[in-house]
Amino acid sequence: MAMSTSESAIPAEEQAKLVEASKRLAAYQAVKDHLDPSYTRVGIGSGSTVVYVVEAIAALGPAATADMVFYPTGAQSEELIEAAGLRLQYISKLTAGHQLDVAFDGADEVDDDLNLIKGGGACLWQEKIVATAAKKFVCVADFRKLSPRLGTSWKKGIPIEVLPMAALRVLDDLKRMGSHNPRVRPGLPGKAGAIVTDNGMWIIDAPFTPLLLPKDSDKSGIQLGNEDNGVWSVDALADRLIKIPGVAEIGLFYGKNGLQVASGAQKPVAAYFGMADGTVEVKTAPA
Ligand SMILES: O=C[C@H](O)[C@H](O)[C@H](O)COP(=O)(O)O
Repeated sequence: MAMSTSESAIPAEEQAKLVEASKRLAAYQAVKDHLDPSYTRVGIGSGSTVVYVVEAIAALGPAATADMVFYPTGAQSEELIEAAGLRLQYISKLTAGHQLDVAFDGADEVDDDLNLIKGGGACLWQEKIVATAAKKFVCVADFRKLSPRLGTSWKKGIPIEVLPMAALRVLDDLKRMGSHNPRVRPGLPGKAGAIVTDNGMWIIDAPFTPLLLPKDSDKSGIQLGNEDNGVWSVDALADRLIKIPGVAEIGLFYGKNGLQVASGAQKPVAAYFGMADGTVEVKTAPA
């Protein structure tokens, strides 16, 4: 989300504190509203906002969490769960026919229909597995993530987890689809070569023109999914990206509305945004 003049005038250090406080507010409210004491299986996502989710859960005390088991979406959340003294279990051990009661996770951008961009921190594949294994998925974020359309504020591109040997082929396909300068994400300082995910894959960041919502496309008359003009609806683009050979998973969480299905939805039932004024804005999927 673009900063207002007053926000952009705030010194960087103050702005960073405001963002952290906003993440914390969203996380505590989401846990209060969605972690029922009867729950036993809880998914914990990745990123800096989820740190506060774990903090909020741990603050409930051992008596409240004694019967709960926590399922991570990668190495970072595994560490968070263990450091908080919560019981860890892996999604690979969730037996067939069972579901998580709830999963909490962050997002890089959230649009008006609760479609998400995720994977800014190179986690997305395990996140999608955990989110869709939950009866309800709840998103936690700060005010910067609110956006009318995906690609409006998150300009780095859609994170795509790819098999390394297929990366050049995938880049070719993305360019043909109208992505502007897609690239393999480099490693962090000190790491030569590409960033490697928890699953041994690479990440490609693929910028596209801001993605239309279904209601926009109805009005626009633009042919969606047209590889010549690079204009896509969220669903058309996601459906196409996931079919590229070598793509393991995409950082678009889209499709079925989280409130309309008991589980299997990639979209959250609710997204919590800590706002700069100290309030929490909650967006829920239309019933
Ligand atoms: O790859 C990282 C995950 O998808 C995160 O959930 C996402 O990037 C949001 O992270 P943060 O809460 O740090 O903004």
